[in-house]
Amino acid sequence: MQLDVISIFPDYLAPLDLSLIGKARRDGLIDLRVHDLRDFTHDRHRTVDDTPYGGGAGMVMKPQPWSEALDHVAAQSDSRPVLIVPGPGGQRFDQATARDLAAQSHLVFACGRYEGIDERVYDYAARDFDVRILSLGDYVLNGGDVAVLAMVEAIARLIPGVIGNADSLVEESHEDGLLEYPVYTKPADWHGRRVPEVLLSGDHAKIAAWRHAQRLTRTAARRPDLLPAAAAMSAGDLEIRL
Ligand SMILES: N#Cc1c(-c2ccc3ccn(Cc4ccc(CN5CCCC5)cc4)c3c2)n[nH]c1N
Repeated sequence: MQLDVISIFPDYLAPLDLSLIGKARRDGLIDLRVHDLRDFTHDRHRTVDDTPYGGGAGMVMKPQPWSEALDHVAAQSDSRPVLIVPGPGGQRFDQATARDLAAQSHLVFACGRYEGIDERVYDYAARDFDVRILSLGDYVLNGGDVAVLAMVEAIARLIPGVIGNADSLVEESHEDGLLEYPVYTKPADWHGRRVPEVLLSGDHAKIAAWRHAQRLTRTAARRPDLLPAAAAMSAGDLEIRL
């Protein structure tokens, strides 16, 4: 998969050189390129923002640098990329979104800052991109960079080979609508707190049943809003024993 990120803070994306995503890049599973938006300016101050028409607080990102950056990325694509623009007013980014985007061949992320990007850029981008405005959640960040870090990680880990053990992707929170079960490791007795005996039993059927029950209990306690969708995903055989 080809991923391009455009930002005025390229160093914000440095964590994508680390851990499993970094290894996937080195292994050639992911071709991730980060572009500095200021490289597409032409004034001595490398200006990317200006005051908003109509007044109001803050600054707005100028359209010209974005148009040139997007043209540059589109010219290097052999498909019609998906352009993801994080924003507080976007559609919610969730696991289903991550799965859908992980199936795409070329993703481009536009990291806005200030009060956002000039609205005309979205229309301009629609010529060469499938434009999606996505939000991490109902709170306000200072820019799109942190959102892109989260989105890239959520998407990239679904690409075959990125997560060594594909079993890790099963029974994850939100994969089938339920939250994850509790996990334990050695020692079996830690400060007088024992690991549930069933997990030491070696009875894999009992362990699987216990873990599923834990997922149901946790989801009912923490995210009851997820239960209807989870029931639909499991074709109605979801029996909630609390
Ligand atoms: N994903 C995601 C996000 C973001 C996000 C993503 C991208 C950018 C680029 C700039 N900002 C800052 C900002 C702050 C307030 C406003 C609203 N203002 C009201 C009057 C004019 C604008 C617009 C932008 C961003 C925030 N926040 N929360 C999420 N879940």
